Amino acid sequence: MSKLKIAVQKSGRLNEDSMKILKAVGISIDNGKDQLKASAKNFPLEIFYLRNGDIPQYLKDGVVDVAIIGENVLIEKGNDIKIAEKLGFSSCKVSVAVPKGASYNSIKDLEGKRIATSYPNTVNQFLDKNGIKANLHIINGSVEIAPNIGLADAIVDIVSSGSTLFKNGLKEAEVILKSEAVLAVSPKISQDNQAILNKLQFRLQSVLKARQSRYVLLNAPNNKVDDIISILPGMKSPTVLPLAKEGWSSIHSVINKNDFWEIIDELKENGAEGILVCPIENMVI
Ligand SMILES: Nc1ncnc2c1ncn2[C@@H]1O[C@H](COP(=O)(O)OP(=O)(O)OP(=O)(O)O)[C@@H](O)[C@H]1O
Ligand SMILES: O=P(O)(O)OC[C@H]1O[C@H](OP(=O)(O)OP(=O)(O)O)[C@H](O)[C@@H]1O
Ligand SMILES: [Mg+2]
Repeated sequence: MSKLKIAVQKSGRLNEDSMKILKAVGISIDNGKDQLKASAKNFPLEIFYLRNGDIPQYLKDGVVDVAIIGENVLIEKGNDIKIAEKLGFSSCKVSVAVPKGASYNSIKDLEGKRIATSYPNTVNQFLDKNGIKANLHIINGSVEIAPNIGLADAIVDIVSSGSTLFKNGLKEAEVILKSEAVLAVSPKISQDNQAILNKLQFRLQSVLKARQSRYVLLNAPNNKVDDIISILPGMKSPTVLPLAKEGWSSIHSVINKNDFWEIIDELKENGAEGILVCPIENMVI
């Protein structure tokens, strides 16, 4: 029987969350990451532990069918590779940064400058689009140090919290792109493996929707139920159940987790009490 071949980062920022999401979709994997290849016990899946930067080529060649990879790396090295799913972790930006004291008003200030980066294709595309000519200095790591050692006037690198920029006396000047971990698909995937991928994607979507959502339960006097329902739209419509206490109801609904703190005051003002907010493991709509 055919097996879907998936690449995940061997070690680094994506590894832990990649393994967590495979576990969350019910896939249990036979052996640890000391081996470069492993099999799932309960799903037709083979896992290859690879370097993030090497994965676009493996996808292009069809050595693996799918991969969990940073979108920024796909943009740099795998423009023709399709994204099947955004996975909601490892969010970051690829940004231009300049020394804190430098005067920077617009992209035009990059004209003729030396830019250090590990993302030459991304930078060249960005400069071309804006009609700027600059000199790229390609380095593989510790890019943020380049201006301090006189190697460059600006850098392009990953920014997340901004603390690496801050520690190196740099400031963000332009955001070139936003990235997160994605499930990418080889253009050479076979029909059989595409069918396995569809099953995997169905499970992933159910977990991703659940991660975005919260189950809310609350009590309210019966004369407030309609007001509360209008604040709390559920998947179809909220569930309303009578409480043992006369004149009161329990209302259950599912909301986007980001909305909760926005609506909590409104719920309380409308008589809601005993509000519980619970995580959801899976969600199939
Ligand atoms: N500080 C960060 N915050 C959030 N996401 C990040 C951060 N740094 C990197 N990432 C994301 O995680 C991915 C992997 O980063 P990491 O530094 O672990 O690997 P790498 O050194 O680029 O790759 P390789 O596996 O080839 O050694 C990046 O491509 C990016 O998408
Ligand atoms: O904005 P921040 O939250 O400070 O994150 C940005 C830093 O994180 C990444 O480096 P990483 O720690 O992965 O080290 P690496 O260069 O060895 O990959 C990236 O290359 C930046 O240097
Ligand atoms: Mg890194």
